[in-house]
Amino acid sequence: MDPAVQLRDLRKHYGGGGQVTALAGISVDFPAGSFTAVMGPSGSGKSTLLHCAAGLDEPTSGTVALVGVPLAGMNETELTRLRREHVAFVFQSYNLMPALTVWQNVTLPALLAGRRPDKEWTRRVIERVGLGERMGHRPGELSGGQQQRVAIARALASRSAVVFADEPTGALDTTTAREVLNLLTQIARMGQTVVMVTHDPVAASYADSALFLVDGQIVRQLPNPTAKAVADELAGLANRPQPGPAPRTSAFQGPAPDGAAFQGAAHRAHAGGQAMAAGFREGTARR
Ligand SMILES: Nc1ncnc2c1ncn2[C@@H]1O[C@H](COP(=O)(O)OP(=O)(O)OP(=O)(O)O)[C@@H](O)[C@H]1O
Repeated sequence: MDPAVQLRDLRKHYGGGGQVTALAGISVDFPAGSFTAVMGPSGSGKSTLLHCAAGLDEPTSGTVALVGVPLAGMNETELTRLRREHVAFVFQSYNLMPALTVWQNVTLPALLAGRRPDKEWTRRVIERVGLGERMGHRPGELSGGQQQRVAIARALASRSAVVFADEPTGALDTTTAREVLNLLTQIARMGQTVVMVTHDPVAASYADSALFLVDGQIVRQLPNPTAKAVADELAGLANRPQPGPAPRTSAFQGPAPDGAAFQGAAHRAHAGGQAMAAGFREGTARR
């Protein structure tokens, strides 16, 4: 079975002369149903990795395959169609449709993809993000945090094969953040693939695996991460000698063989932080 996301020797340079190297040769598989936290210091390439993996940004070289489909050579329309069918985003900016209610916003991706929204799951997701009483409200009638939660619910309700999340709990209170992380854990258990960028070791502890980037390279993969192990790893990375070549790592092949992460992740930790959602954007432009 194809991995949900496959990256091979992914490189991304910014600037005419390639002055900034955001990704320096990333090879990794995100198997279907895995939940991976992508971590690393500021500027290490986490967001670029997510954008390239989602087909929102074009790598300088290397390949991306989403649900077994190589993105190379696709035009924007084809990419949009692929994303609509298979990808959901919980990103650092969110754009809800102001004229639509919470319910309508959350069910819109399914409708646009030509699917019938699963009403029961949609209701559960909206309730789990704490907006059960607000389903008929429009974004303008909600607080900023509540709007972010709508965007999260929208991504989760779509049942897309892959959910890319960039700091999904950053702006949420502890209780709501825990709910969101439990939801992400749950959807991974149900077969969706979650790739989440986070700075928060506690949020990362919900994942099956944490992947650490430094200078655009994967330097470490931690299966079944605990918050403490992640925090220790980050502290170690901060103390790395500079500059130094990053060790080569082989492609990550997914959760631990015993599948323990799927069993334990939901119970491990509690998170706080900021949730930003964005989502699904039709014809989202590449950066
Ligand atoms: N559009 C761009 N133009 C030029 N350089 C960019 C662009 N986007 C990102 N970069 C650079 O690429 C590198 C990786 O950036 P990226 O945003 O992926 O890092 P990050 O790990 O997500 O950082 P943070 O944790 O601070 O969000 C950084 O040096 C950044 O300055």
